[in-house]
Amino acid sequence: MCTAATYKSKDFYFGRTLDYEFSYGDQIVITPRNYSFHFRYIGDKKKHYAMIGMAHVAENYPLYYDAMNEKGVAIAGLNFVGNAVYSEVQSDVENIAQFEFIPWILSQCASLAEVRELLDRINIVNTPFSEQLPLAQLHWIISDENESITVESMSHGLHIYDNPVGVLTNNPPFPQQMFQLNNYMHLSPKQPENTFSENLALDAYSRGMGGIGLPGDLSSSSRFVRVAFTKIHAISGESEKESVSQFFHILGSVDQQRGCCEVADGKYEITLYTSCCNVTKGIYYYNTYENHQISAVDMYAEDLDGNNLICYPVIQGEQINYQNK
Ligand SMILES: C[C@H](CCC(=O)NCCS(=O)(=O)O)[C@H]1CC[C@H]2[C@@H]3[C@H](O)C[C@@H]4C[C@H](O)CC[C@]4(C)[C@H]3C[C@H](O)[C@]12C
Repeated sequence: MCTAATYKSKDFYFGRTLDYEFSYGDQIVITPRNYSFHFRYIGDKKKHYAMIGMAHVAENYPLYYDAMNEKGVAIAGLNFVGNAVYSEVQSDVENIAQFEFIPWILSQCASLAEVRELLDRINIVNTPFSEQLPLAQLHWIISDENESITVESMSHGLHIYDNPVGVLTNNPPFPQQMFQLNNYMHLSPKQPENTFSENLALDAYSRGMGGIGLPGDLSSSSRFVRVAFTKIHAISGESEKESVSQFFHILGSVDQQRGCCEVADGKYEITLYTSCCNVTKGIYYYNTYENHQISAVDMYAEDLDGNNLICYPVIQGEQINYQNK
C-alpha cells in the first residue's frame, strides 16, 4: 500500500509513503535539463524541465516513482493492481509507455492546466521497460500548488478526476474512495455534543472523541479516510522546518509497521520510505523504515543544465543522537 498527500503552508509540499515488501533499489535522482530522454514512440526530448524524485535507474533511464519538476508540478505513481489497464499503440495520439508517464509530464508541464491539455492527447501504452522490469499497475496523483488530479487508465478508458482532497492511496478506483468520505462527515477534531439522547447524561470523558470512527486499519480505503482527515485538519507554522515536520506527521498517520500486514508467508509490507517534496523550492526530503532522520537533496545545489543523471543513494541506518556520550 502507498499513500500520497499534498500540504500547503507558505510553500507547497507533496509526498508519499512507499509501502512494499522489498525495494527495487531506489535512489534520489535529478534529471537535468539537457539529459536526452528517449521516448519509445515519440522520439527523443533533448531539452526539458529539470526534475528530482525517487527512482530506480536502469540502462541510464530514471524510472521515477514520485518526482517534481522545477516549475512546481509533482506526481506520484501508486499501485492500482487489478484495475490499471494500458492500451496498444494507436494512431493520431501521443503513445507513452506506462514507465514514461512521469518524465513525459514533468519534462514539459509548468502547471496543472498544461497537464490537462497534454492528457487530452495521451495513450498510455502497455509496453514494459524490459523483461526484468515488467509493467507496473499504477494510478497517479498530479498536483501543483493550486489543484490536484487523479489519473486512472482502466479497461473502459483514461479517467482524469479532480482531486479536491489532494490524497491518493490504492484500490478501489478514486470515485469510490471519494464517495466513502460521505460516511465520515460527522468526524471532527472538536469534542462531540450529545445528540444521542437528551435523556441520557453522556459524557465526553476523553480528548479526541470527535474522531471516533476514523478507521485505523491499513487497508487502502481506511488509509484514504485517515490521511484525508489528518491532512485537512493539520496545522503548522509556516517555516520550512515546521512545515516539513508536519508533513511527515501527516503521512505518519498511515505508516506501516513490519508485522502488521502480511502479504505472503513471513513477508510483510512496510513503509520503505516517506518523501516530502518542497515543490516551491525543489528540495526532496525523505526518511526510511530504518532511518528516521530526515535527509534532503536540493535540486538547485546541482548544475541543472547538465546532461547526466545525478544520483544520491538512500541513506539507511538509524542516526541516533546520543546526548551524553
Ligand atoms: C511497488 C510500488 C508501489 C507501492 C504500492 O503502491 N504499494 C501498495 C501495495 S498494494 O498493491 O496496494 O497492496 C511501485 C511504485 C512505482 C513503481 C516503479 C515505477 O513504476 C518504475 C518502474 C516501472 C517498471 O515497469 C517496473 C519497475 C518500476 C521500478 C516500478 C516498480 C514498482 O511497481 C513501483 C516501485
